[in-house]
Amino acid sequence: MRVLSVASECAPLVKTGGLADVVGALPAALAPEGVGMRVLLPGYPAVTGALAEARQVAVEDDLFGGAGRLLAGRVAGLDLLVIDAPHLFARPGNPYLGADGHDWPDNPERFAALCWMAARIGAEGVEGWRPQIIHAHDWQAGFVTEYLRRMPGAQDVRTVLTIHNIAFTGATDPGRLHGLRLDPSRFHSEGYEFWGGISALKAGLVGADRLTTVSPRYAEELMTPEFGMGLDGVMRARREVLSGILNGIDETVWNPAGDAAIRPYRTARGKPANKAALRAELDLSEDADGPLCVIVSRMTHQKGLDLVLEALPALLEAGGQLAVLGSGEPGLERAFLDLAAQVPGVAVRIGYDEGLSHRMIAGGDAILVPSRFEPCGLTQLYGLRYGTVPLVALTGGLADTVIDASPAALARQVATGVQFSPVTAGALRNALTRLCALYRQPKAWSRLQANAMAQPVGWDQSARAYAALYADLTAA
Ligand SMILES: Nc1ncnc2c1ncn2[C@@H]1O[C@H](COP(=O)(O)OP(=O)(O)O[C@H]2O[C@H](CO)[C@@H](O)[C@H](O)[C@H]2O)[C@@H](O)[C@H]1O
Repeated sequence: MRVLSVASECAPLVKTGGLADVVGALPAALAPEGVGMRVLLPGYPAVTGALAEARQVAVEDDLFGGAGRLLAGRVAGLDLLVIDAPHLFARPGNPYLGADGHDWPDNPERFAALCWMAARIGAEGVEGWRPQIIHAHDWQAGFVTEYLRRMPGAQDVRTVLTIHNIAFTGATDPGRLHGLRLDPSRFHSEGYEFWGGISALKAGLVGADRLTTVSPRYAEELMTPEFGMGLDGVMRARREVLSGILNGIDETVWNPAGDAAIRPYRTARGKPANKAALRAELDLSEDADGPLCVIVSRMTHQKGLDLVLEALPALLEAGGQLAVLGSGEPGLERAFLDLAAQVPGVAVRIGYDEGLSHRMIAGGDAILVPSRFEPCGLTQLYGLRYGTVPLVALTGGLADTVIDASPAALARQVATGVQFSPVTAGALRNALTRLCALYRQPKAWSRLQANAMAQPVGWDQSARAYAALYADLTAA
């Protein structure tokens, strides 16, 4: 099976969040299922710089305002196709934002170029390889289906769109329609029109043969006004082709027994050494006798970190501590830095730090993920693997991957963490109190840790689900 994966980020080359992890992990996860997946990426400096021996496999004279070429090469085990178009992608830093923290004004054209090249590969192939399926991720790959419609030779290519975050719709004003090479006759409510504007995500949602999202629960939630962000009607209309396939994690990168960033361990008995090291690194007291809770997160409204600020006394009063690693909204960054300056049991690091994220997940007793919505979530999965008990909001993939320590689940010895609902500061406060009480019962706590570590969080099952989806699609 030949599949072209199309995305705006891909670990380990360029990452701002979980999308990159998934796009980077899928090719290796799917290879044993007989899927040969190539990944098409924009040629940001971090990507072209990593492509040592690239082959030029196509040229495009007019790629939305300048010439571009398509390069092919292997990096970190990935079979990459990269769009080298300096007028669009040769910019430093974050893939989406300029130095002023605002979106690049030409983002619609930049990612339209990604979709255009994907459709061309679908129509013509490269080096004798033509995909049977194009698997697009999020709004940046939303226009693929629009462009495929107008490319002769591409009618047999099937399409899948995966929603990692419906909050980003790739919206722009209708004045850009011609510049974006869109068919004006499809600017209507059954097409890519959305609230009077253009939405790249909606183009993909109405046009793709199959839609997936990254957990079964979020697939259901997307069809409700509360979570659909105005697109719930579209999701309901397409419910027949929508499914939820849970993300896995890369079990070689996130492996407590072989993690070079930590003091490796096979059972939770190895955690205290990591906790001591983390406390020393973050200047947190050795004397606190409650759980050390960690957070590794983008700091946005989605992630519910403001609720932690409110609910924190419940943790501190029980002798707990909090360590936070993240970056994002300036107001939240400032609030956490202020908190750390005032409260001895709290340590905050603003920035993006892969090594520290491993040390925090190994050294923490619990990991907090209080998201308002969470399509899947990866850090609670890292927590499970590292015996770092997840305390999560009862939503999306968090609901699907953690088993709450209810009396019944504790009695049956199947609990892996703590869940709370509704997603409010009050409910989080109660959950923190419950977590601290469990922590004071060594037998129950050890059981939670062991159950968590035994939970399957790899890609096996989900890779089979994607392979089955592809097979179904090409058989149709
Ligand atoms: N400061 C920091 N330093 C180091 N590492 C950091 C970091 N901040 C975040 N990370 C890392 O970035 C990733 C975040 O992934 P998540 O899945 O938790 O959320 P995100 O909202 O980005 O992803 C979206 O896409 C993914 C993939 O489908 C879905 O799981 C998710 O629900 C959806 O919102 C994790 O690997 C985490 O460790």
